[in-house]
Amino acid sequence: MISVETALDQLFALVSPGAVEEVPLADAGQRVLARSVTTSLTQPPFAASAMDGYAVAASRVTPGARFRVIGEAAAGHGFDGLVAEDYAVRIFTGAPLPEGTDRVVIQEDVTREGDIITLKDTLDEAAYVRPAGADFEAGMRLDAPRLLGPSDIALLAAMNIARVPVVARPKVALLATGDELVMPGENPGPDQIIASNSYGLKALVESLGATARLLPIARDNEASLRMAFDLAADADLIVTIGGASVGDHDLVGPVAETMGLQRSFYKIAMRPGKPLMAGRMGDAAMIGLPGNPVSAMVCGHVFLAPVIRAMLGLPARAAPRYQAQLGADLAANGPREHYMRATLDGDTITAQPRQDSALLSVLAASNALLIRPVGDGPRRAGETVDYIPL
Ligand SMILES: Nc1nc2c(c(=O)[nH]1)N[C@H]1C(S)=C(S)[C@@H](COP(=O)(O)OP(=O)(O)OC[C@H]3O[C@@H](n4cnc5c(N)ncnc54)[C@H](O)[C@@H]3O)O[C@H]1N2
Ligand code: MOO
Repeated sequence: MISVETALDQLFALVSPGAVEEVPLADAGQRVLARSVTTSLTQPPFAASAMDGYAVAASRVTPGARFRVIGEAAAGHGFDGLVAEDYAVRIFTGAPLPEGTDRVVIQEDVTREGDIITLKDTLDEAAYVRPAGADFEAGMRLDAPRLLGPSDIALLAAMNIARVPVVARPKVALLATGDELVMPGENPGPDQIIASNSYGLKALVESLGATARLLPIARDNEASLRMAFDLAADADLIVTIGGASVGDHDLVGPVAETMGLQRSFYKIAMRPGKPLMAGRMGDAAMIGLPGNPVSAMVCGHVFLAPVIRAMLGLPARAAPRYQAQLGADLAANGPREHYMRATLDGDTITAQPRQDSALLSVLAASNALLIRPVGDGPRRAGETVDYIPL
């Protein structure tokens, strides 16, 4: 059995970032920027008013000062011409500051009679001017790789980047295996259960920015598995679920090998998730997850998510870990790194009382995986432990 860390390194070695494709800016949210992009614009392109009020020469601003209003500047409609001292231009937020002015007095600080404004003695100090280039200058760059969140999309729009180079979404094929499985919506027979983790993994994979395709359930025989693997031919990553252990009906490894799987590893010092396997199958990477529903989902968070991020061109790193204080004592851990289903409340984390890897209801009631290192001794409430958020 190898460590989780070694397994992750070997998984990263199996994948590489996808091709670059250009998408319209409106479709670039949650995609990964593939190449750095540079703007030719300066923002704001001109000194602009930050408030509604009157643009004047700052040197003339003093309580009681009077100005004659000679025109208007609105956003999208600047005032043409020079404004001499003792004159003002009615101005609105976003409008270019007229030549000759360098301060905006907000309308709340002014009394107006006809064309004459008088400054009140409540004047504040702020100029209420956004200098040209205050946000960014021409030549400003947004660096790749970068997962584009809503703020990035707004920035790219302001930079006038209408088409965005992004990394192609990895194509993930999900293959559930087992004679006992039926699809959700079907009527399970007396020996049957509903395939569940393939659906959970599809949601996980899609939330990471990959595309996921659920293949038909493969039965526990060579012909059915072969047919399912054939259907995954165009995938970048084939994820099998179940049939990974040592039982007579656990055929995923042997069948994949007859179809060209070059195995990188099998079995990890991890709980749940021990019988994980991985390798290359033709042009695709293959990850064989254990069938127990929680094992498959935990492996999804610990292995699949970092691998998909690497395929998206993001740094090849393990799922980020955080620290919290134990809410209750824990017994010593064994020889496998244990990812315990747990609840995190503020800074306090508490392991669920039942840790069987078949209990999806416990997983769904958890919001963190509490990590016990290999051979970790007993831990007392209040001690600090690592966790991965769910
Ligand atoms: N003698 C041993 N037996 C087992 C060992 C071992 O080391 N020696 N390892 C155990 C561990 S740990 C795990 S994890 C499981 C993994 O087994 P498989 O990957 O072969 O999975 P299956 O046997 O096919 O299924 C296990 C369990 O999960 C259910 N299952 C499978 N697929 C799905 C699905 N898509 N949706 C919902 N449930 C699924 C299946 O019905 C079984 O109940 O092996 C242990 N055994
Ligand atoms: O490792 Mo199995 O994944 O304990 O349930």
